[in-house]
Amino acid sequence: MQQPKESFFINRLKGAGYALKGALILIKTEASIQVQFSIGLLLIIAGFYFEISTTEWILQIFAIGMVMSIEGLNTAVEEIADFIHPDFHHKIGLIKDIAAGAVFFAAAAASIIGLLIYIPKIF
Ligand SMILES: Nc1ncnc2c1ncn2[C@@H]1O[C@H](COP(=O)(O)OP(=O)(O)OP(=O)(O)O)[C@@H](O)[C@H]1O
Repeated sequence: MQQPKESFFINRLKGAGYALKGALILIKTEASIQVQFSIGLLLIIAGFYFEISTTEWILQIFAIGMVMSIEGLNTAVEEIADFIHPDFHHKIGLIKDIAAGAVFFAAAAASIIGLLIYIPKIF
């Protein structure tokens, strides 16, 4: 059903508000996100210190965003898993391990990007 134009924009604005709320919850409450957020801040400081190129900035920002996004989705999967089945179950363990595995791929790729950028600048 067609909605009035105004409500479309208001709804999008509300959606952005909920997303920001979720991002703040992750940063305030999730230890893994807090660690990655801190590493991201250190890398941003390192980027200014070593005066990395525009391409390196793009790769670095992409890597930080990718890791934090997938870690956030991993947290959402853990929350759903605990909500639908709070007790121990091998299937819940498998679901959580797979979600954590997705973070591993992102973190491994981001680490390689970081090493490719900074190793030549440090050594
Ligand atoms: N209900 C469960 N049933 C079976 N195995 C579970 C269950 N909950 C957790 N596990 C196992 O313990 C591991 C860690 O689960 P947990 O929910 O503590 O995530 P975590 O990795 O500690 O969370 P975070 O990423 O926030 O640090 C899972 O990957 C899974 O192997």
